[in-house]
Amino acid sequence: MDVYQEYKSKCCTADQAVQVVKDGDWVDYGMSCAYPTALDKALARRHSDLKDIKVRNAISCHAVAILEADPENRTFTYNLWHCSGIDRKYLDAGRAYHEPMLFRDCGSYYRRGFAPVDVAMITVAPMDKHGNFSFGLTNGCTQEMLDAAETIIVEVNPNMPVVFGMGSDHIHVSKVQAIVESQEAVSLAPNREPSAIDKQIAENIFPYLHDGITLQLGIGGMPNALGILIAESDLKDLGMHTELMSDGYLDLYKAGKITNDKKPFQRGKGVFSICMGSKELYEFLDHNQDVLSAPMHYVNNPETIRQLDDFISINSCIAADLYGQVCSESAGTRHISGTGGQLDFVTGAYAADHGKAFLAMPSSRVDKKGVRHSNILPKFTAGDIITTPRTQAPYMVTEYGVANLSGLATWQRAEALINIAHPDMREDLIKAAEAQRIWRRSNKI
Ligand SMILES: CC(=O)SCCNC(=O)CCNC(=O)[C@H](O)C(C)(C)COP(=O)(O)OP(=O)(O)OC[C@H]1O[C@@H](n2cnc3c(N)ncnc32)[C@H](O)[C@@H]1OP(=O)(O)O
Ligand SMILES: CCCC(=O)O
Repeated sequence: MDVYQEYKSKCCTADQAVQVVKDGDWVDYGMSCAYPTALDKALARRHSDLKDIKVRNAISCHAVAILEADPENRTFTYNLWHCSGIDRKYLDAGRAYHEPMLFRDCGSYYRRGFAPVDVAMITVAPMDKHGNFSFGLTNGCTQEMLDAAETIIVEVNPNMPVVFGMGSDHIHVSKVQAIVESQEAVSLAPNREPSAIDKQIAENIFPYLHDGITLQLGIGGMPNALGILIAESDLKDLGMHTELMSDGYLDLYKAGKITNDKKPFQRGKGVFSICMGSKELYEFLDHNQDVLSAPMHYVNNPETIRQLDDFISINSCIAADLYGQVCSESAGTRHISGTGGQLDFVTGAYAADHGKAFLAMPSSRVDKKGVRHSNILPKFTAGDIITTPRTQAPYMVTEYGVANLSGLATWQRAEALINIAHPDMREDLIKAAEAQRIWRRSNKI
């Protein structure tokens, strides 16, 4: 059978395709922009005839049909490797659960059988003449997830760009059990607009950058601010090696800042694992030989990152304590995000020759009642999740400056962190540091 005949023979409607799901199944959705929108809606329509369906996903980009159709979660249990703003609403309502992981290990959970998959559903780009469907915007751990699945359904969408990859970037028609054609819009996830504080933080990091660095920019408003700042600077010959490709990189490509010419390997090629952003970014990636997707187990592996000299990793966090522990995924027990690739990149960047990892946050936040709270805390006590342990705490950044914690004793860390805390909070932090016996009598602000 030629590939077009095979394609035709496997085509069906979304409602027909989801008939394969049976009580008790684990169903995995393609992460973020690979979300199978039409299949999710069709599965939602089965909510009253199915029992105990566990769905796994990450970074939902819009309302999830199975949850909307099943407001009391009688049929569906929603599990998340990583969380978006939409997911936070489900988590806040007790309607979703987080699955902790390091992104570099996520695929191994499928490979080792710890994350069983009965049915996998992903959005892919249209088939090429060889019978291949590009994974498009989400490489991630798609391959491992599909390898683990008993049944694979692809949702073929012409709005998904064709993205070339270093490997594990497509699936052949012979390996799928069902094909559903869809015209759903691919989710957009433009970065949050940078605030004045994001811009100040970006200015504080900027002096550490130089020509020829390879750059990883994380998720959130601040990395976007830094992208804009670099695009307007005279820096040149930057490289891209990042888990997340977002619009910050598009600004850099458009400004001619990224050439990838100084990378010791994959010269001339930018490398990413997941892309989330604007339509313009997706159009930029479509059939673009300059940018390759690769699996998370490769991109996020500290051993890969270590070999990229002059590697600079820039991510955001939520809070730090005076010991240098960093929380980037919860506020107390309120779940906000995920470890994602943060610890992978902090570890890899430190190991690279001349590498540096920055973790940035606003020094404080003002609550709904107008009360200011420090994001630098004496100690974590409220259930906050430690994303980066103090042993790996890197260059910490707020709008008040940069504190390199590497090699510092507890009293030095406390002093360095209090120096970048909000000025109104410093006296209280010093008192707390004294009480915790991490303040030296001669310390000065
Ligand atoms: C490796 C790569 O290539 S990708 C990056 C690596 N991965 C990571 O770093 C994962 C962890 N980091 C993250 O997820 C993000 O960078 C974050 C969450 C820390 C910051 O992202 P931003 O988009 O700038 O966060 P933002 O300021 O919009 O806050 C997100 C939410 O956290 C809440 N929040 C943030 N800080 C606090 C705080 N100190 N206290 C309470 N809540 C807070 C906000 O209110 C918001 O909640 P809402 O959506 O319900 O309103
Ligand atoms: C796409 C998610 C980015 C991260 O947190 O690693």
